[in-house]
Order: sequence, then structure tokens, then C-alpha cells
Amino acid sequence: MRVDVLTIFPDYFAPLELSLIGKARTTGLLDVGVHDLRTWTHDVHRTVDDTPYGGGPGMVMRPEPWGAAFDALTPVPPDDLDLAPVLVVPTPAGQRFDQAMAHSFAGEQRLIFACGRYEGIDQRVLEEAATRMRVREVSLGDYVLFGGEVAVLVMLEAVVRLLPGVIGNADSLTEESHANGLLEAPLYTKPAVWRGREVPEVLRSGDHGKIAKWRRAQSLLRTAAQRPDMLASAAPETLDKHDVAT
Ligand SMILES: N#Cc1c(-c2ccc3ccn(Cc4ccccn4)c3c2)n[nH]c1N
Repeated sequence: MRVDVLTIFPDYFAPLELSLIGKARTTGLLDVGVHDLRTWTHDVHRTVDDTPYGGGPGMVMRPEPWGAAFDALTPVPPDDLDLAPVLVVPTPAGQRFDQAMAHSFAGEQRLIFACGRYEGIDQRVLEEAATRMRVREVSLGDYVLFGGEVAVLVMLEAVVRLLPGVIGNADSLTEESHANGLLEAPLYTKPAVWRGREVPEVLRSGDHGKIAKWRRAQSLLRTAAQRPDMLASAAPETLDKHDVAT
């Protein structure tokens, strides 16, 4: 996968050299380019913002640098938009990012992330970008950040860990929260007793059938307690008929 990130704060992405994302880059599973948007400014102050038409607080990111940056990153218009890169634009006004969207992005050949700042990006940038890329306006959640950089770090981590070969044991991806529409069961490791608290006996029984059943029940209980909304929207096949009976 090729990822390009456009930002006025390229240093925000130093963490992409670390941990499993850094390893994915050195092993060739992931190729990342971080680009300073000011590269595509030409005034002495390298200006990327201006006051909003119609008034209102703060500043808006000017379209020209974005247009020039997209020209540089996507010089050849696609024959088929379905084969064009996905442009991910973090914004409080976007569709909520979730595991399903992470899986969708993980299946792409190329992602381009546009990190806005100030009050956001001139809307014409997204309109023009949609003529050559598949534009996705995405929000992390119902709160407001200073800009898109943190959101890109979160989305990148969620996407890259789904790429084949990045995580050693692919089973981790099927057992974790949100993988099957439920929250994962509680986890335990040594010692068997810690400050008087014992690991549930079933987990030390060696009976894999009983362990799987216990984990399933715990997963349902935890989801009901922490995220009843997930149970309400869980696909029917997620809630096996035995879950209710037992
Ligand atoms: N994803 C995501 C986000 C963001 C986000 C993303 C990009 C930008 C670019 C500028 N701002 C600041 C800002 C302030 C006021 C009104 C609009 N925008 C951003 C915020 N906030 N919360 C999320 N879940």
C-alpha cells in the first residue's frame, strides 16, 4: 500500500517511523510519503490560509496550495474513478470512522490523507479533488480537534494493522473488539493469583470448548454493559441462537 499525507505539520508524522508501522515500511508492506503543504505556496510568507467569505471566526485553508499538491501527487487523471486513489479528508463533519471503514481502506492500493487546520479547507478543494480521486470525508468522533493530523495517525494505525503480514498472528484480528461486532472478552495472564484475585478457573482448565463458550458469554455481557448500541445493530448471525439459550 502507498500512503501520502499532506500537512502543514509534517513532524506530527515522525511516529510513523516507529513500531509496527515502521516495520511495515522497512519490510515493504507500506510505502509512506509525508508532504509539507507549504511546498506548494509561492509567497514569501508561504501562506496557506485566509479569512472566510461570509464572515465567521478563524481562518480557512486556501484552495491553491491543495490544488497544486494534488496535481503533483496525482498528475495523471484516472481513466476509471473506481481505480483512482482514495482521498481521506478528516473533518468533524465527516462519516464516522469505524472498523468496517478501516477494512475498506486496507483494501486500497493507495490512500492520500489531507490534513486540514484552522477552521477547515475551502470546499472547492474537495469538489475539484472528486474529479480525480474518490473523496471520503471522515470523522473520528463527536468532538473537535485542532486539525486532521491526529485523526490520520489513528486511521493509519487502524488500517495498517489489517494489512496481511503486519501482525504476526492474524488470529488477533478475529478475536479483538469490533472484529465480530462485539467487544472482546476480558484478558488474563500470569500470575494465576495476583493481590488475592484469581484468574477465572475455566481459563486454566485446558477445555477449549468451555473456554470459547465462556469468552463468548463474557463478550456479550461486556458489550451489553459498555456498548448496548452495538448489540442493537449486531447482524443476526453475530448473535448465535445458543447465546440466548445458555
Ligand atoms: N477527523 C476528525 C476530527 C476533527 C478535525 C479534523 C480536521 C480538522 C481541520 C481543522 N479542524 C479544526 C476545526 C475546528 C472547528 C471546526 C472545524 N474544524 C479539524 C478538526 N475534529 N474532530 C474530529 N473527529
